[in-house]
Amino acid sequence: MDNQAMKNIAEAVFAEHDMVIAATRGQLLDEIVRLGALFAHAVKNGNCIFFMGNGGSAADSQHLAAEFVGRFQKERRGLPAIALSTDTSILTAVGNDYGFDAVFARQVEALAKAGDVVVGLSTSGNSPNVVKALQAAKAAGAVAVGMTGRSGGKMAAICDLCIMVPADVTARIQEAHALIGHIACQLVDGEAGGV
Ligand SMILES: O=C(CO)[C@@H](O)[C@H](O)[C@H](O)[C@H](O)COP(=O)(O)O
Ligand SMILES: [Zn+2]
Repeated sequence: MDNQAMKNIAEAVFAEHDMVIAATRGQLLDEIVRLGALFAHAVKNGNCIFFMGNGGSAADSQHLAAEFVGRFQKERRGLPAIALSTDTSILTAVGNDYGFDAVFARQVEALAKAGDVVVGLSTSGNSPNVVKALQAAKAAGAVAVGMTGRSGGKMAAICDLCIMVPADVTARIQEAHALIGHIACQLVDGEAGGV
């Protein structure tokens, strides 16, 4: 591929990204504000926020949990959040003994309580380990939140709040998820006087 052909591809990715972000802004503002309010309410009440996902969404889960436990932009106390995609001993033990579909659900069963928020990130909305964990969250009395792509997949029917980015390309959906997560963190920081 020559340099111009590579530039054309990069330009097309930028254009697609811009379209997805504009559509997300136009269609999902209410849901994003609801997400920030849910997070702020949970941490104010001493509840925990759990994040999980596979692949890029596992990385997003770690990233978001770190914004809470560490800090986002404002100096405030550390806030309770855990990424369920990080403990290799738990992931391998549960995966080996119960199957990969159970790796997140087992942790939700062990850790999540009523009032906690369990966030599943899945661009398809259909990853079985995320779907099962959200069902476990509901059984525990926690709030089940989904961040997905356009259809919401199986997660749309399970979640109390499912933020469905209006896109079909995994990478573009993940980019919108990162932005939505950052906006929610900023909303929590805005409430930080009371946190
Ligand atoms: O980051 C990427 C692609 O951008 C991949 O690692 C991607 O996250 C993986 O294929 C995941 O297994 C996809 O799962 P999901 O988003 O459908 O739940
Ligand atoms: Zn990715």
